[in-house]
Parts: sequence; structure tokens; C-alpha cells
Amino acid sequence: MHDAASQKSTTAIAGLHVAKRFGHVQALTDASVTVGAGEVVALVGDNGAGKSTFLKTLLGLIVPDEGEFIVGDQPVHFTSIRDAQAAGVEAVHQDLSLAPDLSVVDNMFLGHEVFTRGILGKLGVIARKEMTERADVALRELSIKLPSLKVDVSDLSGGQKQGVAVARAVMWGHTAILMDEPTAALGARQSEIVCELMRTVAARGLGVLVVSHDLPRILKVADRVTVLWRGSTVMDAPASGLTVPDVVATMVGFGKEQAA
Ligand SMILES: Nc1ncnc2c1ncn2[C@@H]1O[C@H](COP(=O)(O)OP(=O)(O)OP(=O)(O)O)[C@@H](O)[C@H]1O
Repeated sequence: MHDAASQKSTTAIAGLHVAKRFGHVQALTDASVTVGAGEVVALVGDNGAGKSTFLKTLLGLIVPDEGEFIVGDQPVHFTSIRDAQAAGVEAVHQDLSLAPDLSVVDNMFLGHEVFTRGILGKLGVIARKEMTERADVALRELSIKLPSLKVDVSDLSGGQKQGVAVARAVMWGHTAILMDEPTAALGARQSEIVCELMRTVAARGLGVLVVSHDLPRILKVADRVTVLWRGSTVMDAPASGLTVPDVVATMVGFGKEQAA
């Protein structure tokens, strides 16, 4: 069904055998997640399983105690978000990191001010025209419909805001997009649109890693599901063969608690 995924063989992004301790808390013990180019992978787990910590290690926001990382088939060692961005890895955080009082266009360039000020900033009016055109192209390529690009982000619906955050990530990211709970604040229809957006992004050859508690929806959109349990990967399987009860049982460590 997902042709782009089956045709691609390169690794968009991977974190392998990642470990991270915060004081007395072993947040990650042996976590491994691999996302192929053109693939949507869901990273799921119970509260506190280590999903956010893992995403942060992929982004260079947390330096792990152990682990290997691969981006675009190359070994990488990120120590800051700038390193991740330079390798084409972008994130859509749960809070979306949008500035409500700025326009859609300004938000699309937020976090990439070096480019905006350094190159476009010198060009004044032309810069704004070019910025608007680039933002418009990025949004149209993902079929994201907005009332206007000049409107403040605070005037958009939740789904439209999510669309802007995803389009910004895709405009700057060329290898992998990491999404943290993208449907948590959305209604049913808008959640479906965001899921379609994940497939559109993957069809462009990027790897999409999505953290979500919305299992019914995520099982439909993902190619594969990776389950973290107490900081370790305990399952990595094609989504097509999984049911929600299967995944929930693995998430809560059914069968492992007794063995431990
Ligand atoms: N900066 C930190 N300092 C201390 N402990 C932390 C820190 N960040 C995370 N932890 C702990 O690490 C463990 C994993 O947390 P993490 O947020 O990665 O889990 P999660 O799977 O994303 O959970 P949730 O689904 O509830 O968001 C938890 O026990 C958490 O309290």
C-alpha cells in the first residue's frame, strides 16, 4: 500500500542502543529506532517509557551516555539542535513552537533567522516577497489550505497551526521529520488531515518518526511500530499485522514484569 516506503532502502534516521541516565532515573537503557527514507514509524510506549528523551537525543538536545546515531546512512554525533538541522532533521514539537502574534510567513522562517537575516534580510522588500513565495510553495506542496499567509497564527484553527508547523519542518528538513504527539490537541477530522500529511511527507522521501498515544489512528498511518518499555525497545514490527490490544499489552510490559 505504501509504495514509497517499500521502494526506499536508505536509513533516514536511526538511534541504536541508546542509554541515558538522569541522576537516579535510567530514562533509556537500550532504545533502538530506525526510520527508513519514505517511511512513517510510530514510537509508542507507556508514560515515562522514554519516548521524549529518545527524540531529544536524535535532535542533539540531550547528549546520551551511550548509543550510535545514523542520519541519511551516515554516522552522526549531534551536540546541538543546529547539528540536527544541518543534517536535515527537523522536529514538530508538541507545543508546535509557533509565535502566535507573527504571521504564517514569519513563522515559517522562525528558528532559521540566520538565513532570513543573513541572506534575505539584506534584500528588504524583495526578501519578504521571496519569503512569502517560499512559504506558499511549501504549504501548497503539502496541500495545506489557509485563509491567508499574512494572518497571525493565533487566528488559525488547531489543525491549521499543526499544518504550519509541519510545513515549516518540511521546508527546512530534507532527511527526517520528528513529530511529538501531533494529534493530541486536535479533533477527529483535523487529526485525519495531519495523518494524511505524514504520508505526504513520507512520499517525498523523508523519514517520519511520530510519537503518539493515539494508537487506533497511528496504527493506520504508520508503516512500522516501535514500542519502548522502561527505556528499552521491546517491539519493532510492521503496523499492518498489529492490533491496538497487541500494542497496549507490549507497552505495559505484559509478560515481562513477571519475568523480570
Ligand atoms: N531532565 C530530566 N531529568 C530527570 N528525569 C527526567 C528528565 N527527563 C525525563 N526524565 C525521566 O525520564 C523518564 C522518561 O521520561 P520521558 O519524558 O522520556 O518519557 P515519555 O515516554 O516521553 O513519557 P510521556 O508519554 O509521559 O510523555 C521519566 O521517568 C522521566 O521522569
